[in-house]
Amino acid sequence: MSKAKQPMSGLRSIKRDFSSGSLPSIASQESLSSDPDTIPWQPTPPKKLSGLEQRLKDIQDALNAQVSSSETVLASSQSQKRPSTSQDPPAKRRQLPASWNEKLQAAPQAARPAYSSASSQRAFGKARQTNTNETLVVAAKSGSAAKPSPVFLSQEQTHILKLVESGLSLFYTGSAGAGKSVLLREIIRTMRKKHRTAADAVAVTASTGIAACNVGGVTIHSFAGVGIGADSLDGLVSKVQKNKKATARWLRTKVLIIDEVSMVDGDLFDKLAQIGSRIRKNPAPFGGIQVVVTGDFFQLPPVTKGSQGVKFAFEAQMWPETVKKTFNLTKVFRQRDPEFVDMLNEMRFGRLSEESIAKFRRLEREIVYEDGLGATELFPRREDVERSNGVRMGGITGKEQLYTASDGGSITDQQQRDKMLGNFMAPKRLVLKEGAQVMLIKNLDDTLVNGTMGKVLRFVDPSAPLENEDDILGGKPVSKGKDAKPSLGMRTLLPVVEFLQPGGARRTMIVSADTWKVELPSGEVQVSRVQLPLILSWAMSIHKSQGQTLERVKVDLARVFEKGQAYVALSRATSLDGLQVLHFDPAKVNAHPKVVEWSRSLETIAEK
Ligand SMILES: Nc1ncnc2c1ncn2[C@@H]1O[C@H](COP(=O)(O)OP(=O)(O)OP(=O)(O)O)[C@@H](O)[C@H]1O
Repeated sequence: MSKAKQPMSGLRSIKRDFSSGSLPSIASQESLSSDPDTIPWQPTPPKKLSGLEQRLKDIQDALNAQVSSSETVLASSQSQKRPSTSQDPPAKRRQLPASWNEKLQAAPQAARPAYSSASSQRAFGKARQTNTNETLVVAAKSGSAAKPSPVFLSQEQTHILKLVESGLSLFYTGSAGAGKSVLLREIIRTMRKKHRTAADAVAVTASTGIAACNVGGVTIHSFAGVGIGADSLDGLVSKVQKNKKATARWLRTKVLIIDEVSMVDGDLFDKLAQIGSRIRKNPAPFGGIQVVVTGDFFQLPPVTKGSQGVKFAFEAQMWPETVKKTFNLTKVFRQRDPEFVDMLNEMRFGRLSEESIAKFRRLEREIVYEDGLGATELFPRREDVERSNGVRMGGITGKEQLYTASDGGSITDQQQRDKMLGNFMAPKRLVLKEGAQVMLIKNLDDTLVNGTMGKVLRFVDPSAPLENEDDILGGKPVSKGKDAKPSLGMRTLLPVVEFLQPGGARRTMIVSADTWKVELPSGEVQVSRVQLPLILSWAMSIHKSQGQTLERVKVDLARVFEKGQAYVALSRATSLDGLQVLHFDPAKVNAHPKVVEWSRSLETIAEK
C-alpha cells in the first residue's frame, strides 16, 4: 500500500535508529499521547493575577461575553426565536455597558474591519477560492473555528532532546519550518531544569541580536565578551581575562546553546572554541562545555567584511571536534501542502525544476482577502518597511495613539544600548490607529501567538469602571501593585484588537504592555523594553521575519539581493494560497555552493 506523502525537508537524514530499543524511555508521555514517541508541549502554568491583570481579565471576559451574545442572536434567528425556559443556561453575569456596544457599532467604517460587519461571519481563514486567472479571492469563512491542536514533539525532535539531556554536544539542522525553534525552546527548558541548582549554567545565545531576542538569549559575542571578535586569538583571550564577568560566564557555563549558526563566521567559531579551552584550562573545544548548535545554513549567511569570502561555521577547524553528532529534522510542519514543501526544497538547494519555476511565476496573481486583513509584505531593507507601513497608516482616518516604550537595563554606553534595543521586535515609538493592521509579537496564550494578525478596533482605558462608558474612555490611573503588569504610563488608553487566529476564528482582546529583555545567564538584564506586543504588519523586514510563521505573505523578488534571502522570505508562508510572489526570477534563487557541497557530505553520511 502506498504511504501518503508527508511534507519532508530536502536533505536526507543522518542514518539513525529510531527503533523503540534505541530510544530512551519516555514513560511520562504515554499517559498524555497515544503516540509513544511524542512528548507533550507543556502549557504555561496559571499564575495569580495582579490587580490590573484581574481588571483586564474582567474586561476581556466582558468582551468574550459580547461575542457569545452576538453568537446567540445569530443562532436564535436561524432557529426561529423561542421563549426562554427555565432550562436555558443562566445569562452571563458580566456584560459590557450597552453604550459600549453602540459605540462599537457606530465606529467609523474605515476603522472597522470588513469581517466585523453585520453580514460577515465569526470565522475566517479557510479559503473559498474564486480563482480567476489573475486574482485569488480568499473569502471570510463561516462556522466555528477549530482550536489549534497542541504541539507534541516528533520522534526526531524527542530523540535529539534526549541526547542533549544526556550531555552530548551536537548540531541539528532542518529546513525552514522543520521545528528547530520549537525543539530549541524545549531543550532550553529541559537543560535549565537539569541544571536548576546553578542559575547561570545554561547560556542561551544566537548569532545576531534579533535571533538572540527570539530565544530570550544574548548574542554569542556578548556572552563570550569578545566585542565584534575581530582581534587575534591572543588579543581576545586577554580581553576576556580582563573582563571579570565574561571570565565568570566562561567558567560557570555548563551548556552553551548557539542558535541561527548559519550567521556565525567560521573564524569566530574557531576563536570561541579556543577561548573556552584557554579560559577554562581544558584542551577540549569550548573548554569542555556541552555545546548545542542549531540553524539552517541554507538561510541567511554570515555578514562578510569587504571582499573576503564567506566562511561558514561548518568550515571551522574546531567544528568536527565540537559537534559530536549532526541531525537533520526531516518533517516540515509549517507547510502542510507537500507540493509547496517540494517547491521550497528545490528553492533551498537553488535547483528549481521548470515545473516549479512555472508554479512560482503563477503566484504573481493578486490575492484579495475579503475579511479585510491583507498580506504582510516582506522587504530586505528597513527603510522600505517603514515607508510601506507609513503609506498604509496615512490612508486610514481612525483615532491615533502613540505608545513610547519605557527602556531600562545595565548597559550605559548609548550606542551599544541603542543597537541592542533596536534588535527587539518592539519599537521605541509605536503609533497605532483605529483600523491599523497589526501583528502580535509575543505568545499570549495557546491561540494568540507571535505572528497572529489583527486589526485595531478602538482604544479603551483598562482602569476605568466598566459600568460607566464615559469613565472607560476617561483616562483613570492604572493600578500599580507589586506584581502589576508592566505599564506604559498613568493615563494610557489600550488598544482593543480583533485578532484572526490560524484556525480561522477571530478573538477580540485588549492588549496591554509586555517586557522584552536581554539577560545574561547570571540574570543581569543588559537592556529591557516595556512596550505593547504589537507592530504594524502591512510590511516587515526579511531579517525580522526569520523564525516567523505567517499565513499571508507578499514578496517582491526584484528587491532581494542576498543568497538565502528569497528562501527565508517565501518559506515564512504556510500555504500557496497565502503567498504572492512578484517578479519571480530563478536567478535570484541561489544557495551558496559551499553549503550545497557540505549538504552532499551529509547525504553521504546518511547512506553509509
Ligand atoms: N512537533 C511539532 N508538531 C506540530 N507543529 C510543530 C512541531 N514542531 C514545530 N511545529 C510548528 O511548525 C512551525 C515551524 O516551527 P519552527 O518555527 O520551530 O520551525 P524552524 O525550523 O525553527 O523554522 P525556521 O528555520 O523557518 O525558523 C511552527 O508553527 C511550529 O509551531
